Amino acid sequence: MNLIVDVGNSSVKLAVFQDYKLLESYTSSIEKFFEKFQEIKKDYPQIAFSILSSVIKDTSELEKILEKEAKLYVLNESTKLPFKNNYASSQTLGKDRLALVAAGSLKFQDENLLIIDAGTCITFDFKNNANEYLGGAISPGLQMRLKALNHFTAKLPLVDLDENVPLIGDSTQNSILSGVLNGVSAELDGIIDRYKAGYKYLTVILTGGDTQILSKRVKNSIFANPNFLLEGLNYILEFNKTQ
Ligand SMILES: Nc1ncnc2c1ncn2[C@@H]1O[C@H](COP(=O)(O)OP(=O)(O)O)[C@@H](O)[C@H]1O
Ligand SMILES: CC(C)(COP(=O)(O)O)[C@@H](O)C(=O)NCCC(=O)O
Repeated sequence: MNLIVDVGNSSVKLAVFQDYKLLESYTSSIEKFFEKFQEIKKDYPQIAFSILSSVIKDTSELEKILEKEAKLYVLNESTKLPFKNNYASSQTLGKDRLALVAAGSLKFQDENLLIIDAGTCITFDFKNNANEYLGGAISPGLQMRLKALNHFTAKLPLVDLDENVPLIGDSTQNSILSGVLNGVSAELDGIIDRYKAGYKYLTVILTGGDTQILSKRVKNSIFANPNFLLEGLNYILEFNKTQ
């Protein structure tokens, strides 16, 4: 069994896989990681391998915890990948983005694929039908936009995300929600349309913590898969076990 750990800027996602089958997934804060890890270990004592992907500065404590219990792979610049990476600054590329593209190459090897991860940031990652990763874009996520409006103004309040957002905001709260939620939805559709103009056949995946709220609003046809990154990390782990 494999334990998969994805440390993002907002939360830690964990999952247990038996070969390529996802058995269970979890979300935790970084502070509660040890507690969550103990629970998982008790439920799945058969875990023998683990993989860690992180976009935060220091995960040495997490690594110590993980390597005590299972053979640990830490995703880094020298990890073997199941696709060709054409990113010009691969040293600075987010490891989460490598994992997303790995999932793409497992499930859509021969397809042009745009992966949109709506997390702390919104990342766009494009893999072509020759299984080459070309790059994409980084844009502020929903919470980040809400926080930025509050932080950089004197009068705008910090608003909680709400599903019911009118196009025409009739109050400060609704204007902020309309700007952020309708703005991001329009951004996603606009970017997808531009990729479609360049690539006639294009598959689009939407993943990340804001998948649910955004998938209802995007007009283009997309596959919503909240576990895409975890599946990619599991694939990288399986791929490296056999190298
Ligand atoms: N319980 C939660 N705590 C924090 N963010 C949440 C929660 N549920 C959904 N979200 C949404 O998830 C987004 C963060 O997504 P996530 O995939 O966890 O990010 P990251 O991979 O950067 O850690 C936020 O923009 C937020 O709107
Ligand atoms: C863009 C990101 C901050 C996204 O992180 P997330 O929102 O998933 O927590 C992360 O992928 C990152 O730190 N990237 C480094 C720069 C790059 O990918 O080129």
